Amino acid sequence: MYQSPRRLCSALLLRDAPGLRRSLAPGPRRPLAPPVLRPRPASPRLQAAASGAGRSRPGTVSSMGNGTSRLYSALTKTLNNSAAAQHPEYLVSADPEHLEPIDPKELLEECRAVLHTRPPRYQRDFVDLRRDCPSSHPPIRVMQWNILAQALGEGKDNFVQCPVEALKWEERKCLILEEILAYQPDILCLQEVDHYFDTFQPLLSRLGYQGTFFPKPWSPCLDVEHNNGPDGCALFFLQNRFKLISSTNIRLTAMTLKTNQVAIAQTLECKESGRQFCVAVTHLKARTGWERFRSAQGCDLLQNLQDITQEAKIPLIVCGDFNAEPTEEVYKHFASSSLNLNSAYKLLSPDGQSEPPYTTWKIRTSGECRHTLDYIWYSRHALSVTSALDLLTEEQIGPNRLPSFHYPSDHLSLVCDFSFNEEPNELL
Ligand SMILES: NC(=O)C1=CN([C@@H]2O[C@H](COP(=O)(O)OP(=O)(O)OC[C@H]3O[C@@H](n4cnc5c(N)ncnc54)[C@H](OP(=O)(O)O)[C@@H]3O)[C@@H](O)[C@H]2O)C=CC1
Ligand SMILES: [Mg+2]
Repeated sequence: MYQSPRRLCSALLLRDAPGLRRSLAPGPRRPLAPPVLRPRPASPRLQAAASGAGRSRPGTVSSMGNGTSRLYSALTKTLNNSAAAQHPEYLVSADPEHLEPIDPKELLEECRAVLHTRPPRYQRDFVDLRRDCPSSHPPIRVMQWNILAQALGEGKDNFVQCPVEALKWEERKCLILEEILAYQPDILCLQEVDHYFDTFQPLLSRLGYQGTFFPKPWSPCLDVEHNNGPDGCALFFLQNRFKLISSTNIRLTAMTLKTNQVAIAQTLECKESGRQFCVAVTHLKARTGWERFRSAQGCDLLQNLQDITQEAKIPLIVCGDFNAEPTEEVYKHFASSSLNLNSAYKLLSPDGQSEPPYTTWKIRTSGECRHTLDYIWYSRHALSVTSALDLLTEEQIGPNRLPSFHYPSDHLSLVCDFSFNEEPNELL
């Protein structure tokens, strides 16, 4: 049974070694107060997550890959405690027994309490896309979201119409969690994650997710003063629904050269149906002028996915911020690949052939940037999209665009429900 927030919090405090908790305190930008002493609306559980940073589950496939040493040094750099700097192994020590479950409803309430001065979340509805009889198994809900790295939002992105108060991490993280908790995805694919160890991993693991993080080797977050470490891709799945079969961290190459962009690909098995599929998350190189580079990164990712799915014998879902409009070469590579992929959000258009008009909308010093860059690709024969979450309208986004007090990222979340088609082996 779930415990009340206060009981959970004090239980955590009793068990946590004081030195460990102190050593995992966030950097100087966010000094850690003892959770029990901070009055509402600050959330004890949200703070407990910060104090319990750095734990990862045994059984989680190594998420360090090529970036291990840099990740250690980058994270250690943000800590103001010298003991932690001398013992960076604290940051990855695994102790799942210390992680008691959280009731998602209670965490949602805590987020709402923190956000009580903010405008309410905008309503987004799921669009029913079923074309035939419902599957006997519950759908697989997948969420794709570039959540906006805290360091980039505050230090690099130049969102000129976004008030700095709207970017405060203590509240913005609650808006991000609220969005995740509202849709309760079975699989969560995130980009620009620079608060994995102190926020998302500890909290989401207590909600039943198993997570993997792969940081960018040279994250631009590290250029920002008081950064919280490198940003990267993160992939979470609900442990009660899936078993991890294999996990691969991929540093993408372009024309055989190693690049600064990464992907995670995991083969999962549905515990209910026994069916396997592969899910991948990526964030391709940003900015105009890099179209050929992105195209090469996309080809490398497709090649890796071909190997992992044994030439498409296992159905595939690929989520990402591709930083590419549908007119770009990398999009065309994905649309025409021998992996037989379709882009899920096209199904929201009347003819099923057009991508949405935007997935990101912001105002920089250079002007307004409204683009379709984020996609959920899926094996078109083996899987069906049964519903998709509609995007925010222009009116909801508002004249100052994103991020805002209403919405925590410059990218919209994409959420789809998938079901396996019958006779998948004949249809791949
Ligand atoms: N020390 C070294 O040897 C190296 C250091 N680096 C560092 O990495 C950085 C580049 O990393 P890389 O991964 O290629 O970065 P990208 O060009 O892919 O962009 C990084 C981030 O910047 C955001 N972004 C996109 N357009 C703009 C814009 N116009 N203004 C501000 N931000 C924008 C992107 O967000 P979104 O996807 O949402 O658009 C993305 O998350 C360099 O600035 C450098 O700091 C890189 C290589 C080597
Ligand atoms: Mg960005």
